[in-house]
Amino acid sequence: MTNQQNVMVLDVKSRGVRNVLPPSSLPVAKPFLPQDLKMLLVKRFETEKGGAKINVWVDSMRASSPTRVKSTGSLPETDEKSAWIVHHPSALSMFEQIVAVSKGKQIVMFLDYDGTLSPIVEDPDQAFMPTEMRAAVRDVARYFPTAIVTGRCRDKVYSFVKLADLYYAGSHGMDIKGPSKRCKNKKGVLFQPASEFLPMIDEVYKALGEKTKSIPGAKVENNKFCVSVHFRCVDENSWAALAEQVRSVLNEYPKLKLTQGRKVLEIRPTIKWDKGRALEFLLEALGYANSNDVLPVYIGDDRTDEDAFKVLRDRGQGFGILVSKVPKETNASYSLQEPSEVKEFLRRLVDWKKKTNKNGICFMMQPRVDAVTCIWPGQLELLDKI
Ligand SMILES: O=P(O)(O)OC[C@H]1O[C@H](O[C@H]2O[C@H](CO)[C@@H](O)[C@H](O)[C@H]2O)[C@H](O)[C@@H](O)[C@@H]1O
Repeated sequence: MTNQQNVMVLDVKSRGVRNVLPPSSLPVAKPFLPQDLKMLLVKRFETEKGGAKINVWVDSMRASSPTRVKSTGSLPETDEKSAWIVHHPSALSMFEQIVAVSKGKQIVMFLDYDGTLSPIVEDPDQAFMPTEMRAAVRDVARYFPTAIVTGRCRDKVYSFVKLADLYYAGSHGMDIKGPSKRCKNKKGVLFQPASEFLPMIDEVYKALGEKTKSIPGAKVENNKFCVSVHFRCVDENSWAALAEQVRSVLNEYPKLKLTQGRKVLEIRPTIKWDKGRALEFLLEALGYANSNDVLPVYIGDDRTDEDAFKVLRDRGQGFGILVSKVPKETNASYSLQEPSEVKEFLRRLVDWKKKTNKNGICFMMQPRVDAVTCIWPGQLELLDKI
């Protein structure tokens, strides 16, 4: 079984993004991952069709929950974090540079849900979106085409976000729906590249529920085109038993594959479709397939978001922002520590947009002179100092 997503995360080089200077203008980062752990992770799900050892699964579950890079031991942890931040600076501290790059371009926002718009909680059914975050997302969507891209079932994420006029890409992008008004054909979007797998996924959901019901804390979630098996609340001593049950079901379905998220095993169709492909699909639907006039911004916290970060790097267009408090191997260019910082970033984007017309000219009320003053964005800081 190939598992592009799992391997890809480890292959990250600190490459530049055409539009955004800070990360690429710095020296290439020393990899944080020790070679042996790297090999272990690369190999982790490769052989399960032939019967991989369950302890390889369990090692992987441990090593990537959450997906953080273990210390090399050569640097104290605080130095490691500082080194990482140099290569993935805070999107808040780099805000002025980020919006400067968007001059003359249409920003399109892509937002992951869990861990990005809502804090990680033990019960997936309780991962509600805070009211203030909803307001921030609603405001962003007023100014920029905005998509929620999630591993969850689309209906479920909509029940949390509750905002119309957004695009929703559920089941890791395998279920895309959007409003018609922003689409180039004005017909709206509905795209489900894995629809033939629906009966199979349903079957697997039921089988996994049955097989894991005796493991305390295990939770199986039906995400329509994929299934999540949560182990956040499972005692570590039972992880091997859980992995064994998942493997026994998966062995019966060669057209399905296993990937991993934050304390969750995910079973999905083997089709070549992921959050990165969903991002490309949505850009195309919006009429920006081959355009230089677009700046896609993708914010996410999970390994599955790396597919989208990588697409942006490969396109040399826009940038990814990783939500993480700890250093991780990533294709994102910037970082934010937690959902509250995501909210702050979205708010600043809206404030900036309100003050700026599409030519990058900023109209501001200047209370001191009691007039509308027209200035360029770069002059804002200068005015503040004056
Ligand atoms: O793509 P995402 O929006 O990040 O969705 C990925 C998975 O998120 C959910 O699980 C995660 O969040 C839960 C709630 O905070 C947490 O309990 C769990 O441990 C995390 O893995 C969701 O339940 C999954 O179905 C998604 O695939």
